[in-house]
Amino acid sequence: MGEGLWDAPVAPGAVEATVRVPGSKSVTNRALVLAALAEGPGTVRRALRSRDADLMVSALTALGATFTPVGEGTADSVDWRVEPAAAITGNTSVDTGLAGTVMRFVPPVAALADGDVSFDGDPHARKRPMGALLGALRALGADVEGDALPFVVHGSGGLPGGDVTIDASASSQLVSGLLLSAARFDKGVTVRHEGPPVPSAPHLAMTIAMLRDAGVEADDSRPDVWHVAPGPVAARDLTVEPDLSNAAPFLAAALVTGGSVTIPDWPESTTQPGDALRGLLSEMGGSVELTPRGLTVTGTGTISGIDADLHEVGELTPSIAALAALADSPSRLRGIAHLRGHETDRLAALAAEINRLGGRARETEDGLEIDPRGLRGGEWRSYADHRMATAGAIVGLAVPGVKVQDIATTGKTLPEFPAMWAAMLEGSR
Ligand SMILES: O=C(O)C1=C[C@@H](OP(=O)(O)O)[C@@H](O)[C@H](O)C1
Ligand SMILES: C=C(OP(=O)(O)O)C(=O)O
Repeated sequence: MGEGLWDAPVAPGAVEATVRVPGSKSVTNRALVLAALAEGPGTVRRALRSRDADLMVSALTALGATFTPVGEGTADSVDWRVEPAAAITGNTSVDTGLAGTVMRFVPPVAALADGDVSFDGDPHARKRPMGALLGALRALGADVEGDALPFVVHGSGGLPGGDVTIDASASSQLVSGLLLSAARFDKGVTVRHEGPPVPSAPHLAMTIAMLRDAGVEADDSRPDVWHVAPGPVAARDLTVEPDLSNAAPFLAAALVTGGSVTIPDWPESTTQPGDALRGLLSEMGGSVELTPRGLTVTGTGTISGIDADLHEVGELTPSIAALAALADSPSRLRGIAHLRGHETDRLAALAAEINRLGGRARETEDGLEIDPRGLRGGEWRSYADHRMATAGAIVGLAVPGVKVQDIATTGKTLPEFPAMWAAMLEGSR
């Protein structure tokens, strides 16, 4: 499929489907880092296989950990047996691709290495915010050359750690990255945030919860302060939840077509931001039911516009914006200025692509305003952004002639997307 144009299928009717989504990118890449830092071998079951997850495995392998698939995997899922490195090894390089989790979670591991680790990634990765994390590592005792990709961490076999203040308003991952490795710093870490609000609170809660599950003392009881005590990281056998954010395009299809989509294994309680889809999609006109079978969203075929602050759940924005472009009333999406530093400038990209099809979307200082308007077919550009590509597929369900450029970019977190989308539509009424 390459970088060509993918004819987004128009829904032949109301979808009726059960869609199994693979493991959470965010849980997988945290679990892999913690397993690589653990005091003994562990297992990460139903780990995501995708570009971002594979880049994480390669990075941690370069730093000395060993990953062996056990049991039966699929194209997008694997059970990993992880053997931590006896000592983190340096004199190597790490390709971050466009993965925020790799570029922010791995440098603190590299600071523990016994030699140089050089980092680089995709062209756009060089533009993503890194400076606050690299500055913090320096303040904690690391020798780091550079303030953005490409950069080099000159590891010296350990890190003093201690107290550090950063501005993490550009990305919660700047904090998560420091916390995930901090149990292995001599003094642990206390991170204080100063600046505009940190986005993606659920992802920070996920970091703290996963550290605690690994037996690490982690405290987030004070606003904008996080503490991780030094100590061992327990070896674990854990199973990764399905990626609820990647369920968004499929659940959106229920709203667009007036059909019904069920996602099995939806957790009863979770730190994943995708759980907010339950509230958001019901506000947009869906009925939402969580049963032992999974999460079922049923639409009427009419979508209501929404006024929503997506600061905590920014990664849901492309799917919500696609629905807003097909709604019967205006929408306002707020609190998401930080999306300008994601895989692409998502606010500019969403406005450009909706408007290219004849819609009316306007960037605001911290979000988007979208007025519904009849859309026409045409090219939908992806900007190497998996969620831009799936947003184009959502619009294409209702608008004939939408051609999504570079659908293969969905492989960042959802390599089987085109086949899953086709299978979902086969079950249309
Ligand atoms: O920690 C994580 O796994 C993530 C945190 C969020 O990043 P930002 O806080 O930069 O938005 C989110 O958007 C990203 O997809 C995954
Ligand atoms: C922002 C995202 O990714 P990353 O982990 O690369 O930051 C995302 O998946 O929406």
